[in-house]
Amino acid sequence: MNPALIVSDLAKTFTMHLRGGIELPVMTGAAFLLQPGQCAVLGGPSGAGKSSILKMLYGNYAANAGQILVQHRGREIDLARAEPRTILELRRETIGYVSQFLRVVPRVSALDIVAEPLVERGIDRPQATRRAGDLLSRLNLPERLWSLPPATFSGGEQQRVNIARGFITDHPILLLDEPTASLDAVNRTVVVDMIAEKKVAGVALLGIFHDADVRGAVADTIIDVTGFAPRGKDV
Ligand SMILES: Nc1ncnc2c1ncn2[C@@H]1O[C@H](COP(=O)(O)OP(=O)(O)OP(=O)(O)O)[C@@H](O)[C@H]1O
Repeated sequence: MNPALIVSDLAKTFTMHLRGGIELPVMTGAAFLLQPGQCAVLGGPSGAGKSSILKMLYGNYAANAGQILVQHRGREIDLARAEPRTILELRRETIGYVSQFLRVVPRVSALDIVAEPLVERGIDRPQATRRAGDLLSRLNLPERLWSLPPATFSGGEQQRVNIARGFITDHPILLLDEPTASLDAVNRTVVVDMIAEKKVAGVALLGIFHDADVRGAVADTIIDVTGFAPRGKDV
């Protein structure tokens, strides 16, 4: 089976424009691939560059060199060189992302936040809302909260809304930035099960999981980011 995503020779250096242009090399020569139906986990100590990799794969950070080849609409796109319009299209159809924190939209209910990606993809609202409710109840978010905007929710409640929103679509690639960090044991297990179902559906997953039990339960491979450190970088 063709890989869903191939990273080669990827490099990232941050330039601190407000600090006289100081350059902070974070990685060079990063290379790995993601296979459909497998979950790869980024490993390595704090500051090694795990989040930076996820952000480059979602087009939030520009890469300084290298390729990020993604299978999209039956052809291969280099995300590292893609136009902003193509990156938005990739996000809509091919690459999903569960960030660590929910971006709260004022006055929009939890149920609508979760249903929105399906509505955007043309699913009719009642059906999208039903599916959103199924996911929120699976993640044990009390039904009395569904009609409220999540701004006042606890960290774990917001994270579950975020997970439901990220998992509701059928993107063939799914990036997960510590999706279980604020969850209790019961809900961590729910997320582990949801990841297993994505694998069965053929999704290629890449995640950061600091919790060793979760990592052990979901990881098919570990990508050690310390191997991508530029020479002389102390991680
Ligand atoms: N926007 C930025 N501007 C400047 N430096 C940055 C930026 N984002 C990350 N860095 C630096 O890049 C390095 C890698 O950071 P990154 O967040 O990718 O590491 P990480 O492995 O995910 O760490 P953690 O496990 O602590 O979340 C760090 O030294 C960090 O300070």
